Amino acid sequence: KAGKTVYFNNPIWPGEVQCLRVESILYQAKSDYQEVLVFESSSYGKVLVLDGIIQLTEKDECAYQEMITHLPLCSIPSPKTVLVVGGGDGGVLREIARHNSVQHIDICEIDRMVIEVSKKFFPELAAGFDDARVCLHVGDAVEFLTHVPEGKYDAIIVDSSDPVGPAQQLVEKPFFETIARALRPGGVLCNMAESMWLHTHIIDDMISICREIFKGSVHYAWTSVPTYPSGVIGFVICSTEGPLVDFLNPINPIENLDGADQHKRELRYYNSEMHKAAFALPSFLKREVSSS
Ligand SMILES: NCCCN[C@H]1CC[C@H](N)CC1
Repeated sequence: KAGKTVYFNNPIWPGEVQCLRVESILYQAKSDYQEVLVFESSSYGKVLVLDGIIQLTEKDECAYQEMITHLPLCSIPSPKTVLVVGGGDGGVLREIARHNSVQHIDICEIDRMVIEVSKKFFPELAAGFDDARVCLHVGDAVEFLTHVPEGKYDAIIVDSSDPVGPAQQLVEKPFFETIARALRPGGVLCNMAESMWLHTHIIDDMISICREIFKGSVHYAWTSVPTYPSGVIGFVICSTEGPLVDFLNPINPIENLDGADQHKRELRYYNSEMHKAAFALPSFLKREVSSS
């Protein structure tokens, strides 16, 4: 409804609503998995919406894509093989490409429409698919991971939507077990982990599952994304047994990476100070997720 506002309320954040002014509707269709909407907003550029939930906007996607990618990749000396679960918009792929040590990137996205829509309306993100190291698998990541050889990946990034609908299985224990099996010793997982203001029960569950499965360290980190509910989103980041990973002090700082900024698009959000700050938690959360 051009010139009108669009309202975003959802049972997973009851009692509150966000709204954005719509300049024009650019795309609206149902895929095999969800309803896909793209619109031009007045203040955040183009917006991608899946089943009525904002996935990204041109203005603030950098905070999420850069942090979910560089928090893990800058925490290990030389990431070579990386798996992205979800991430069909290509933004995480764009960020991984900054790491010259990376030789192979698998991405498993369930909904082909998300990929096609991103290529058409979000070229700044879909550019991630152009990298020669990327190998695209369209399908269910739960299924995909059962065929992955043990210890294949240095890092796995789960860039999922909310755990309702297609992404429901991605917060359950069996899925984390297949992730741990697919990581090499000392490998790292960075998993979208919702908002400290809205979803402490989801965060609690994820942290306790990861504490059981990942015998390295388990932390919660967070970033500001104004167009996500409550304006913040977090990540559970953990390492398997093996070389100790000190997530709080990046061993592979992005400032030392040649190519990180020569990339045709410079970093807009992530840097080593933001990396360290991401692990500073408010007291109410610290008590809940006191990182091991
Ligand atoms: N790759 C785009 C971000 C997808 N991540 C989710 C979007 C919806 C949010 N409520 C939770 C994160």
